[in-house]
Amino acid sequence: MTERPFVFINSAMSADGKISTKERKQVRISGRKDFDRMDSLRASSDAIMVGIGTVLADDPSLTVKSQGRKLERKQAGLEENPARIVVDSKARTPLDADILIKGEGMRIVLVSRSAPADRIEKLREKATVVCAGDDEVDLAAAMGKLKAMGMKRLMVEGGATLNWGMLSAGLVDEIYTFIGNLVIGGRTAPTFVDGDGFPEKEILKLDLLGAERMDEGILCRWKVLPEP
Ligand SMILES: NC(=O)c1ccc[n+]([C@@H]2O[C@H](COP(=O)([O-])OP(=O)(O)OC[C@H]3O[C@@H](n4cnc5c(N)ncnc54)[C@H](O)[C@@H]3O)[C@@H](O)[C@H]2O)c1
Ligand SMILES: Nc1nc(=O)c(N)c(NC[C@H](O)[C@H](O)[C@H](O)COP(=O)(O)O)[nH]1
Repeated sequence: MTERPFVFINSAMSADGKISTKERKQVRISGRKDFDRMDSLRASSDAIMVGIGTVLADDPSLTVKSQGRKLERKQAGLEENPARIVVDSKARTPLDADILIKGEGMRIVLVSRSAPADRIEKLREKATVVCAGDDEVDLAAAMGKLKAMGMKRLMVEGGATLNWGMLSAGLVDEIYTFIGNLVIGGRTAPTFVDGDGFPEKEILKLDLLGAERMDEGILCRWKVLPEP
């Protein structure tokens, strides 16, 4: 097996498992405490990764928000923000995306060999471009490259398709799911994990490491069990 970072997913979903509306519009699911917990996870990571779908839908900055945590990182000789990574097969990340323009720290765009050369060239002015895979990003190969770049702890912040890509490739160690007190509904609204789904015999099993009431919802921490 290729060496890779310790990988965990953090996701916030409604009581019916949706992570945004059917229009892919962001909904505030987490409360203040959960956002603060997420910020602490960000600050403790070497890198934070999202899919291009999330960049195009939400335009997140993925920066550490707490001044105290930013200071602690500085004092430890780190940059204020962990490296921010977009999984972007065709190099579609807008050059004015918040992830590329807000806050200090390294930016990495993971592309595939099918990405147009002119887009790669433009992105190179703002980010480190790493290529893995032919048509879409080969996530396992990408993880090996990130480890070689010194990334030991990687936080994945969605969305639904990237979560599937990482879980189905066996690249995730732990999952944090925050389940909020709302029902979004809609058969096409993104869920925590979309993609093709596992065949019945390969359904992924988890071990519940912890559960606690948080804000108006519940936070669960799961360990992904190896395939039997
Ligand atoms: N509530 C939450 O915690 C949360 C967090 C993040 C995103 N979201 C929501 O998720 C939605 C976006 O999710 P999405 O599924 O459309 O996009 P996504 O962010 O999961 O990005 C998926 C894209 O990544 C690219 N990709 C490249 N290689 C891949 C691979 N090997 N496997 C998987 N993807 C690969 C593909 O272009 C793919 O379409 C938005 O509506 C956003 O609001 C919610
Ligand atoms: N944990 C979480 N709870 C939510 O209620 C919610 N809507 C998201 N959505 C994830 C999404 O991608 C967000 O846009 C980024 O979490 C924003 O990150 P920034 O503030 O820009 O750093 N995530």
